[in-house]
Amino acid sequence: MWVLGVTGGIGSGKTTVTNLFAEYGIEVIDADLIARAVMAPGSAALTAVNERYGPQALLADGNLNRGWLRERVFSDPSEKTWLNQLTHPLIRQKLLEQLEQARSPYVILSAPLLIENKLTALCDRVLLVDVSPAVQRERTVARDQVSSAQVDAIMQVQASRQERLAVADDIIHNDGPLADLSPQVQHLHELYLTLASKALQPDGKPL
Ligand SMILES: CC(C)(COP(=O)(O)OP(=O)(O)OC[C@H]1O[C@@H](n2cnc3c(N)ncnc32)[C@H](O)[C@@H]1O)[C@@H](O)C(=O)NCCC(=O)NCCS
Ligand SMILES: Nc1ncnc2c1ncn2[C@@H]1O[C@H](COP(=O)(O)OP(=O)(O)OP(=O)(O)O)[C@@H](O)[C@H]1O
Repeated sequence: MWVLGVTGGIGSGKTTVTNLFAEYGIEVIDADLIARAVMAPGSAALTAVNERYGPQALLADGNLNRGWLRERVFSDPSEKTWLNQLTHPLIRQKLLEQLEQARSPYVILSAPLLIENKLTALCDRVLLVDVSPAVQRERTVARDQVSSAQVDAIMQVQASRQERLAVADDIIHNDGPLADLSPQVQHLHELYLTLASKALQPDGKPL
């Protein structure tokens, strides 16, 4: 299966962009969604979080108190390291399972930490959803109702814009209006269909 990695920092527009690829029938494996499933009530990961932090880490209904844990881990590097070591191997295993099952002409692996966690090794090509830090901050604050200081704390532990640009094969520029995205996605989708079908040819020649 030919794999397109899609990355970009918090609030860059990965979900917005991958939803447009999904309209062409392309399957999207979303690391953020897998991360949520890994922390579902009754999971080994949520039990470990509960054992470490006590009842304050859970909501009354037994779900993870995401806002509390977000504040905890992004203000303390050792807590973030602990959470990453707990969750990332589980996330990686699930996304490998989902990649195995994918059946569309190519598959998208969307992950904010694609570069940081070396998931690029699983990808044939990397697409970056690129925005300026100011736009990233503004959209995340509006979407998540969090302070810009909290967003900055998360941005600081992620790869920088320059690091992402250095790895990307393709870039979608998302500082502009939503309407600018569809033409960029259509153009890239056509390119990816061609690249994925060429990869299927034993001699590598075009169809
Ligand atoms: C800390 C948690 C509970 C906060 O939950 P919340 O609902 O506020 O955020 P959500 O999960 O929707 O993530 C929002 C964004 O935060 C950033 N982010 C999340 N976790 C991390 C991390 N460990 N390191 C850097 N950035 C992160 C990503 O850009 C992500 O898209 C949650 O993010 C979590 O469980 N993180 C650990 C798993 C992880 O690394 N997920 C990222 C995808 S692999
Ligand atoms: N071009 C745009 N114009 C205006 N708003 C946008 C644009 N692109 C995305 N948004 C909005 O910005 C916010 C962040 O986008 P989105 O949720 O797609 O980002 P993301 O990269 O998936 O974020 P995260 O990794 O944090 O989950 C959303 O509220 C989305 O509706």
